[in-house]
Amino acid sequence: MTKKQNSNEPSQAKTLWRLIKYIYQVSPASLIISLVAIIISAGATVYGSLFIEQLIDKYITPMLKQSTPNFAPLIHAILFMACIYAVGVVANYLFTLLMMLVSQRVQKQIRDEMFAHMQHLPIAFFDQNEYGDVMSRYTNDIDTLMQMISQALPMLVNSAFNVAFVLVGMLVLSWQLTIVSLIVVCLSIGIVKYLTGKSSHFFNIQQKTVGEVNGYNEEMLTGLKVVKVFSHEKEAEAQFDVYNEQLRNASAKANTYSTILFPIMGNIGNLLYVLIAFIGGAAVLAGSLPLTLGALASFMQLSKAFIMPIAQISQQLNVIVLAIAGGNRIFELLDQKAEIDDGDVTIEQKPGVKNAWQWNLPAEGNKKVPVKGHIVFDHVNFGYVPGKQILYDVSLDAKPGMKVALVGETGAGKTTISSMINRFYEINSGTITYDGIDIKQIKKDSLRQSVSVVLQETHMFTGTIMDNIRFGRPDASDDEVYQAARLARADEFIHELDDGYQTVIDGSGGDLSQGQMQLLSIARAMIADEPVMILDEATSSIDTRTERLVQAGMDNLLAGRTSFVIAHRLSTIVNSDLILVLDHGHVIEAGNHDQLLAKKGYYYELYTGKKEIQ
Ligand SMILES: Nc1ncnc2c1ncn2[C@@H]1O[C@H](COP(=O)(O)OP(=O)(O)OP(=O)(O)O)[C@@H](O)[C@H]1O
Repeated sequence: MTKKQNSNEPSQAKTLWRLIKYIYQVSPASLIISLVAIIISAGATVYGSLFIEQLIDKYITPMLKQSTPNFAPLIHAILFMACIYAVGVVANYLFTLLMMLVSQRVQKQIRDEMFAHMQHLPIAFFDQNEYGDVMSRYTNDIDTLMQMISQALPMLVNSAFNVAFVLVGMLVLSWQLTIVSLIVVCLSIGIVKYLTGKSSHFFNIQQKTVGEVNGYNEEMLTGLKVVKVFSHEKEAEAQFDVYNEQLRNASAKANTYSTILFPIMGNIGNLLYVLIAFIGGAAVLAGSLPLTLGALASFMQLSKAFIMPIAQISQQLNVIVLAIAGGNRIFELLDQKAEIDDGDVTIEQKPGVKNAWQWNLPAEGNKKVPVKGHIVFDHVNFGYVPGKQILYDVSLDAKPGMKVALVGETGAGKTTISSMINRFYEINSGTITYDGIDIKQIKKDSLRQSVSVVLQETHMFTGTIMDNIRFGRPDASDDEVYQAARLARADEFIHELDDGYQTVIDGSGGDLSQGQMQLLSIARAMIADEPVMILDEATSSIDTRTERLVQAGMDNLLAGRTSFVIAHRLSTIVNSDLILVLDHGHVIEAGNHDQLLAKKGYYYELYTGKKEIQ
């Protein structure tokens, strides 16, 4: 069970113990009943073998001496033995069924917990962990865990009790023959260790290669168009073939070693059986072993049942090691610290007034103040990772209703500034206030409820177009959805779709173009109707004619609302009240269009085309 471990990783024993506690918490009664059933099942098997002694010595041998044997006691004894085996079978069925049900319950609970926890994780977690990696915790890792709970763990415990009971049974019958058996067992453990070591080595390689094959497949599928454009099909096929061959090779070796284990162990069991018959029989005949015929037969039966569980234990240990690794990754996700959310200021609808919001300030006796949308950055410094600063001493004052534009080269920090308003990340120093309240004092869902965002990368959810627009405000009426779609100029293309607003699209947007999806995202933000709006390249995929039309609707919507607009096409931001020009995280110019042109600085050069945004 030894595996090279990361120094930060908990030990395998710790994780296993945590897993068992988890399973126990989910289904305590089932786990206890299963354990009892496992012990009964193992006990019944061993008792059945021991019973052979009585059967031969007490019933069959005396009958051989009788001229008219009475079969009744023998039949009773055989019936009794059948009952014992039947109890064993029922117990076996019971724990198999219970553990399967427990594994399903644990699976549901873990998925629920992971999903719920994921909703509260900071965005930084998803920056550091790839999408595929997070997904594999839901699929591969949970699968290995399920295999452990439903099969490996019960089989392991069953086999362990079997070995223990058989050993006790053998010792009771004859310690001398037990020593002979143990010598053979020690030899067979060597073979088991060798074979399981080999198979587990190749199973690990197989796991890793499955990940590579899937990862490569996913990458090629998502980048299919790029592959075709650059005529890279042959190279892609060749590379896939390399990964696939590695997978075949590892799987073949892993399965060869694991499948030959059981026939080999079965034969060792047979060998031991013959050996005991030979040595035991000779010793009994020579009178050096005080064993009855029944006891010898019983011992032979037990010795046969001694080898198999050992092979099973070692094989189940492999599954458990894999499941522990999966469990570690699942717990790692569940142990991630949720977003800091210690603010207590909340937002609420003004009673009786539609779409008017107010802050509720618990620190001031639940005083209500209207939400105005006044955003102030005061000497804000920020970096995504320690040691790499992105924003330097950014200050800005976006008064209620102002349209603020963020302009600058790629990577200058425009999106980063907008992420600060939503508090997706924690700033390193300085303060950001919203209507004079430090955003750290505002509960996160209230803060985000008061800021609407339209990103360049649109994301739709599986459902109708109507549902997707309504995602912005679930209680919006159908008329409000139509109104938002009209303002966003999405209405026109929606009507051209076969099912209009009832057209079902999937997460990727189905057959819609990028521009059409952007129009839907704008409609979604419009319906949310929040006091502050962030438009991050929201119209970058829309043609200039439609953009002008959307702009007109959007300007209507933005009137009276504070908005932050990031756009490479400067024509869309010339009417802004405040334009901030960013360069490598520094605000280098600020003012409105005319003021900045008059300055004849960076903005002037951009606008007049002397400098281009790269
Ligand atoms: N999640 C992240 N983790 C680490 N660094 C990041 C992250 N997101 C952005 N950065 C870095 O922060 C800097 C600013 O990025 P940002 O996205 O704010 O630029 P931008 O001005 O919006 O660029 P663009 O015009 O290309 O959208 C870049 O150097 C970028 O590499």
